[in-house]
Amino acid sequence: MSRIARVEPLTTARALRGPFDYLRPDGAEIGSLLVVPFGRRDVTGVVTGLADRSEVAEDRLMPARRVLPHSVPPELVELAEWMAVEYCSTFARALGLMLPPSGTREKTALWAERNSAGAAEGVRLTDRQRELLASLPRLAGPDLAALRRLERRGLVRLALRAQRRAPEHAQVGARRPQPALTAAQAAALRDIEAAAPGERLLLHGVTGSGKTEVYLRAVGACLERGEGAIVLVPEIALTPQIVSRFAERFGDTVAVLHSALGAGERHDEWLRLRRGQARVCVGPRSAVFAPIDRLGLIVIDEEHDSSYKHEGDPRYDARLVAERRGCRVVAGSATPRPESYHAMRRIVLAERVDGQALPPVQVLDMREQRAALHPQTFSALLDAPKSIVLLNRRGWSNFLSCRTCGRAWGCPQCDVTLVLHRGGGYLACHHCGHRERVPDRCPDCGSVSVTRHGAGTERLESDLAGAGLRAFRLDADVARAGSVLRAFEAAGRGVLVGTQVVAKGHDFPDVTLGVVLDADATLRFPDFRAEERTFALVAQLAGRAGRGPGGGRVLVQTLAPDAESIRCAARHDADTFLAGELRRREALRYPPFSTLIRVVCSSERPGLALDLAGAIHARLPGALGPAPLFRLRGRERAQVVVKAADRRAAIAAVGAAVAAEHRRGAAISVDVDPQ
Ligand SMILES: Nc1ncnc2c1ncn2[C@@H]1O[C@H](COP(=O)(O)OP(=O)(O)OP(=O)(O)O)[C@@H](O)[C@H]1O
Ligand SMILES: [Zn+2]
Repeated sequence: MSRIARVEPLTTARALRGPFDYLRPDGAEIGSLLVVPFGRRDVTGVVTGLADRSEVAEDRLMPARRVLPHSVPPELVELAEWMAVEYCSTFARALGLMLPPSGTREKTALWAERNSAGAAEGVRLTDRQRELLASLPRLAGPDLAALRRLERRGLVRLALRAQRRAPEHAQVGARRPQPALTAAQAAALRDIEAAAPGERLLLHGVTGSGKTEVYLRAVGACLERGEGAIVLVPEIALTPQIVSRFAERFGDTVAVLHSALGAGERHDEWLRLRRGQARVCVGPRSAVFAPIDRLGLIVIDEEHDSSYKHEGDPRYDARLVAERRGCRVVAGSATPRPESYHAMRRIVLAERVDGQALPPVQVLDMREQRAALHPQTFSALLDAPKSIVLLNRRGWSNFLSCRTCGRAWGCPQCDVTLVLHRGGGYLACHHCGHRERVPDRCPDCGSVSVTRHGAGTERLESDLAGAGLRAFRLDADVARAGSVLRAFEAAGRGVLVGTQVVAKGHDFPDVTLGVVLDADATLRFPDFRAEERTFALVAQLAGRAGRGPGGGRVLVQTLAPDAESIRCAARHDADTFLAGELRRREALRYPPFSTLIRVVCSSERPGLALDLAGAIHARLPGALGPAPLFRLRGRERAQVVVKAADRRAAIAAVGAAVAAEHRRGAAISVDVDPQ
């Protein structure tokens, strides 16, 4: 048996890189969590390897203090090692993502049952005691004292039992029995079943084509083979429907992992998976690390969704991590990423389940219009009993300016304008969260003439209400997305108004009208994904309308009616769009024809971020930049972008450049495959 345990201490310090050798305690295996002495303190670490010999002198090898009760599966330790390299991060930070939720432990309670050894016949008992005995087995609860007395007489056994803290599944969408598959769904399922472990499939199905049912069957087939499955979904608060569908179909074998759960619930769900009591995990990107043994399948629903990219160190992409877990991966979307379209074997669901055509889309040119709503949009909204309106801008208006001196209200921490939230009575920065009171006059010139520019969802909600429509607003300002969605579902008439969250996978059959306002807003971002985002947003919103027998239609308001992304989305023509987009990317050497790595330097000290970015740039021949970015949270920022054909070499070069350049008071973040 190997005597040495290689332990990676779980610290976030970049400079500190393990693993370090310790004497292996009894019961420690790869993945075990240990408490080890480290310098002058004790730290938790993960066993990442075992060895017979150490470079550390025998008499200097320290024993571990103790082995903690939970452990990480060895294959996740290996995954963390890969992630650390792939995302220019550290082993410890990557391992941090795989651990059981901390700060809590299993909840136990006393369980009482009859002691079969002690017969109750011929024993003198009060009526109350007889009643108690008859009520067993159960939790002792408030009867503990009475039960203890019976325990002393040998009639009852009391023991601690683990108690599961089960998350609630918000119920949106009516309960449905399992439908018979359509021919296209059945063919898709056969393709998935025939795929080899490790194979990646793209389920490219138009909105409403029944992709979820295919996932459900594929997961069911896994369970029958004794395999487990992970179902990744975009942010759960915004897509409660799919969670309840899995919970409904498979019951307790489904564990849900997401950040809105209490620490106790998360801990228990993790443990149920680790112990094999639950075999299916549904959750957002972090669920890709679910500790499931014999993993047969990972489903990535709405694979185009940007929430699959993690915004902290390591900046991992759950879609890429999923491919490393070695099982089959099925990515599904009506608007797949060009990357997936290019690289994966494609299964097509070309029609909606009910055979209905996708709703006709009309593009409304807003260049000559003054009002926020086109007259046709306005009358369509008044006619339709239920509709969804997408406006990708929160708040009342995007910025305020003084009519007299021209002052614009900006964030003191960031180089952006503040957004008016009239309901809350404040101006807010949507980047750092800074808030201030709505001004009644200009602090520079004293003028009371303050103008509001642009309209956001809050304003729109109020305008619609003014027109006599019942509006339900859903955006990041609304804490309880689930309850807004349920209220909208239950209402006979109404308009669901919101930012892009209204376009996310909802299935409301009685919605007959979909509207996109300012559809080209996403095109105005200087980013190579602008076209892809615009197409997805319009096509996804269009997919929410006309999902029932009433049919539907879609109106798209835009200043750029001729943009390819908008024209293709209006024809529901993903193939033409994706083919064109891939040609463009190939010509410009963008992903998937290259790897992009973004290095962002930031500092509070003037000039330092740009200086550091310049030094890093000098170590990376051919990199783009250094380019200043807008100030964020009081920190100046500058970036360098590497565009490379050789991914491995580029990651290594960036890692070396970043390790070689430090500046006191400056931070560096590396983003491989930025969104
Ligand atoms: N075989 C079937 N027979 C009848 N109804 C079905 C069948 N499969 C799915 N449905 C129903 O069709 C509707 C649309 O399915 P679903 O929401 O899974 O589509 P989707 O492809 O995931 O769409 P989106 O991309 O818009 O999320 C749902 O109400 C679902 O219950
Ligand atoms: Zn700010």
